[in-house]
Formats: sequence, C-alpha cells, structure tokens
Amino acid sequence: MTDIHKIRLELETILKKDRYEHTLGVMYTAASLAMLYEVDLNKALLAGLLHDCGKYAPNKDQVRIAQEYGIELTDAERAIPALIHAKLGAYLAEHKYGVEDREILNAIVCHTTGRANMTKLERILYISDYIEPGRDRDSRLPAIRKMAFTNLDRAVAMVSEATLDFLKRTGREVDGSTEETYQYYKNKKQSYNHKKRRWYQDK
Ligand SMILES: Nc1ncnc2c1ncn2[C@@H]1O[C@H](COP(=O)(O)OP(=O)(O)O)[C@@H](O)[C@H]1O
Repeated sequence: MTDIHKIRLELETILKKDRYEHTLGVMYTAASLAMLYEVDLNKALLAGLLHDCGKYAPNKDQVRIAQEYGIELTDAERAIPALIHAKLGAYLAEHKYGVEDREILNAIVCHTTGRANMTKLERILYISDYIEPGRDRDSRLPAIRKMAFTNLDRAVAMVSEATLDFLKRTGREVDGSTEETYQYYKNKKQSYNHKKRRWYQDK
C-alpha cells in the first residue's frame, strides 16, 4: 500500500498528535525542496511521511521491538535507543507500508544522524526533519532554513553542526555518524553553476 493518502490516515491514528503534525511538516518541506532541487516529488513526500513511523513506540521499547523484527542494531543504537526509530521506520516502510524504493528506505535510515556522501533525497529528508515549520528549538533556524533553499550541502553542514551542539550542550551520548556528516559536508568543495544560477549539487 504505497498510497500516500492511506498511509497518512493510518499514521494519524498511530502517532501522537505533535509527532503527526511534525510528520506533515517534514513531508511538505521535503516536497518543497524536491521541487527546487529536481528530485522526484512522490519520493520526497513518501520519505517525509514515513520518516518517523518507527516512533509509534517509546524509546524504552525500541530495542525489544527491533529484536522482534530481526533488525540488527549497532552498539551505538543499543546505547542510544532514540536512534533506533530510523532503522525501524525503514523496516516498517518496506514491510508494512509497501515501499520498495531503496532510495526512500535509505533516506529514512539516515534521517536522524545523517552520513557522509548522501544522495539528494537523503540530504533533503535530513534537512527537512530539522527545519520543518513546527520546529523552534534553535535560534539558527532562520539562517538554516534560508540555506536549505540556497545550498543543500551547506545546509547539511549547518544542521549537523547544530545537532552536535545540542547533544553536547544537553550532555547526551553522541553517535559518531553525525560528526562524520558534519566533517564531510563542512569540507565538501562547493562550486557555483552560473547557467542554473545555483550552487552545484552532484547526483
Ligand atoms: N548522532 C547522534 N547521537 C545521539 N543522539 C542523536 C544523534 N543525532 C540525533 N540524536 C538524537 O536522536 C533523537 C531523535 O532525533 P530526531 O529523529 O531528529 O528526533 P526528534 O524528531 O524527536 O527531534 C533526538 O533526541 C536527537 O537529539
């Protein structure tokens, strides 16, 4: 059932109200970025709609549920169960909601921590999760939002940097993949495409 409307109705009953509102915000933000960066609109909508579908269950139950589905966890995921919903979400997107597209599933897997060398869809979902209109926890949001519609790679660097700051400030354990994401995108060479009047984006 990759019918967006059906999935949306189901998620509305499964997710808490604020999580569902956030989901819609991410879905439409991802769609807007997809229009600008010439990414398949339906893929962006589906990735946005399903990115947090693994959050139907609280963090304390995430390890057990992942084990029940046979999802392999890293040591970092066992130590930080808040990360598991990304893998669980990709699993459910495939096996419960019928998504076969690997690019959408991969985008869901890396939406929380990011990773080096992400596809355009992956970058779009990663950024949309941080900047959707319902977010308000970061004074840098206006600048990051503007950058998202100017230069996708620089926006990824800003989001990963802000996430690292937040995790360190709040004394949480940090999974290394966000640091890798930050280092990769901070150092990535940028060039300007004069014909398209836009920063060059690969893939
Ligand atoms: N690299 C990381 N290491 C540890 N925790 C992280 C990392 N990246 C994100 N998180 C945390 O994982 C949780 C889930 O992230 P996210 O899916 O963005 O949640 P939310 O939508 O609730 O903000 C958040 O508490 C976030 O701070």
